[in-house]
Amino acid sequence: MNEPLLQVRDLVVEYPVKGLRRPPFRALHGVGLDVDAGETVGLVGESGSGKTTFGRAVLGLAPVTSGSIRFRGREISRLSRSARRGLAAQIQVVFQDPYTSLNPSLVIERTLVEPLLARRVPADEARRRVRDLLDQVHLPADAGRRLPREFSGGQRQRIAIARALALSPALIVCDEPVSALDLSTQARVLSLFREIQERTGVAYLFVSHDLAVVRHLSHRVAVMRAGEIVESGEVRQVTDHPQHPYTQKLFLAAPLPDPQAQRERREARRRLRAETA
Ligand SMILES: Nc1ncnc2c1ncn2[C@@H]1O[C@H](COP(=O)(O)OP(=O)(O)OP(=O)(O)O)[C@@H](O)[C@H]1O
Repeated sequence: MNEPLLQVRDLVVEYPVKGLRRPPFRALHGVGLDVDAGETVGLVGESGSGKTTFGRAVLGLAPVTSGSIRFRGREISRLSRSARRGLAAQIQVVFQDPYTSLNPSLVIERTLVEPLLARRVPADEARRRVRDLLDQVHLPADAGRRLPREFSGGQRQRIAIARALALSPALIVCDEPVSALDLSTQARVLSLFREIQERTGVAYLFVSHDLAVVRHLSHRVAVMRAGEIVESGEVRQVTDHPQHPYTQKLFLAAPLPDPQAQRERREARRRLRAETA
């Protein structure tokens, strides 16, 4: 068996709590999860369950108390700042809010070219790469000369995706990347995520509270509750035949816009009722 691209084991994250001698708040209680190269793993759960904290720990942005995070076999949970910067080419992020994630005073070309120039890519090649990135996310070449405020939310999220792709990462942590968009824009951005994965083989850790979104994109899914993963597995298996009572409650109540998924859901409910009768 090949080693997973990302392998997380027994991960504990604790946030300090203000006040003398108050114990820290434990947001993750020993979480384990793998992501293989080229796959999408959805991380779902209610608000406050620890999804974002998990993604931030992978990005080196959350305080890891214990456990391990291995990327391509290398322990990355306690890297120095400079070692972390080196890793940034391989692990990237797309955040939820397309309105705050781009620098408002930089034209798009500048935003996209900077990570390339910082890695000493020659200027001509970097500019060619920027044109290619805009093309990959279906934005016109002249988009590079405009400022973020000239774009819609969906277009801004495309730009954020292009920025994440600039250094050809192996993994992108996507933290609720479509939840600020309206439904039809969501669908187009989700298709873009998938298309890019098919072309580049990038893996996604896809954090979302929206089951329909996760189902659309993920190969596997993990369900978080109060800082723990209560269930994980192949996405259809977990969403249609949830085993844990929490997952059953969470999934069978969730609305699904796709009629095929709704039919499967009704069928799953019937089966569940029959099995538990
Ligand atoms: N910087 C922080 N300092 C202290 N506590 C934090 C911090 N960030 C998150 N928490 C707490 O950790 C827990 C998990 O939060 P987290 O944001 O990871 O959950 P989530 O599942 O992503 O929720 P949401 O879907 O609302 O973003 C919550 O109780 C939250 O209040």
